[in-house]
Amino acid sequence: MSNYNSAAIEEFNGGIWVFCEQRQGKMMPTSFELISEGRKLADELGSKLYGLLLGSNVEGIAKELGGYGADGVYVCDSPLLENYTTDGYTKVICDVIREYKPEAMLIGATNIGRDLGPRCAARLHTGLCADCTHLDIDVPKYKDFLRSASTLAPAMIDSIKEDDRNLKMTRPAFGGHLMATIICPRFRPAMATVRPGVMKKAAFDQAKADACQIIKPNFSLTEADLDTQVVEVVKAAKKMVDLIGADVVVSVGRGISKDVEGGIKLAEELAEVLGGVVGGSRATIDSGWLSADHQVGQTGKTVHPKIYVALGISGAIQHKAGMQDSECIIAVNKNESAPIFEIADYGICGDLFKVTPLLIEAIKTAKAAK
Ligand SMILES: Cc1cc2nc3c(=O)[nH]c(=O)nc-3n(C[C@H](O)[C@H](O)[C@H](O)COP(=O)(O)OP(=O)(O)OC[C@H]3O[C@@H](n4cnc5c(N)ncnc54)[C@H](O)[C@@H]3O)c2cc1C
Repeated sequence: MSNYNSAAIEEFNGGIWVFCEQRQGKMMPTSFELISEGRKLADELGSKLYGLLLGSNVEGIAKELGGYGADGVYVCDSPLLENYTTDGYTKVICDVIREYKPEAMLIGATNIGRDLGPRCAARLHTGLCADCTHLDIDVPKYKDFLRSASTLAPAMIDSIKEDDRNLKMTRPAFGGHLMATIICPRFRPAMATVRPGVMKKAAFDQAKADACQIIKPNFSLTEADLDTQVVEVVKAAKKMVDLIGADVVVSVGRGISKDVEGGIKLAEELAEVLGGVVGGSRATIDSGWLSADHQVGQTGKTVHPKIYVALGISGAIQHKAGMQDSECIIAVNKNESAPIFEIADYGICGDLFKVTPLLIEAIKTAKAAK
């Protein structure tokens, strides 16, 4: 186990870092979302914000991160980092973190991020809060709380400085029935993986991108460090639905059960006239009516489109967690007390099989009249 964290917390003044994931030289959208969010946190802390970019020949895509708020980007370039490997990426990230000592590190909760984050946190002997949906900075007032509610030794609690400013990491707990806010008061960097699509991307600023500093840290990585070898990258043959990037999402729920095929067809038609894509509640995925990439909610995707249409969805808390920040929510449900109506901007109480064709016709007519 590394003794890295025997270093005092105040030595960790290297700013807020964001692991910026790229695949085949293309930046993943979650990197821009996290840089935008990281900017707000860094401003609150009076700190700098840095991206951490690993790959092969990726320097050319680094400055774009500045346009979303990064003061600088640490670029670790090596042919051995061309494809993601757990061992290679973990080694390089831990080495540069030990050298530059950031106070917090954000990672997208993508497949790669969920693999990488815990591995780095364990190696650095620090804490990681997984799958966060909200981040904040706090001036802690928690010593009394820790004394009354935790099993930490009193000496350990006394050693925590009141002026340490912690990253408050919030995530759903107990099946989404409550939100837990977690801090990492005794170790640095505080690490968090953040669900893709939750944080909003800032407006791009070319001047800031031009001013973004590129830093090339020293690191060593040889083939001997890698226990795995990527032989071939196989891209998914099936095209996945892009729920997170869509402006309009038309989702179906168990309310289509009396005619599943007909219900999905109606959702597809409505999505088509609105220029959107089809999503679904977990009930429709668990029943095998739609594939898992369509799922909206706590264990699916988080979306905030301009228009979200919920057809025959009750509005369980786990579903709302993935769509309640949509700009305009339209719900169709035959039960007037369905919880989805509590957050809907427009609620239509009726049978979706009767209401949806009328909506499609009305939109077509309105479009034709333009
Ligand atoms: C840990 C955990 C994680 C979860 N994660 C998710 C998640 O990510 N996403 C998610 O969606 N759920 C998730 N769930 C499940 C969630 O609790 C609900 O069970 C699920 O969202 C219900 O889906 P539904 O609204 O389609 O079905 P139901 O709750 O059965 O609602 C169906 C609705 O359709 C209406 N209806 C029926 N017929 C018609 C009709 N002809 N016309 C109009 N309305 C009609 C009914 O009035 C009802 O309101 C999770 C649960 C747990 C415990």
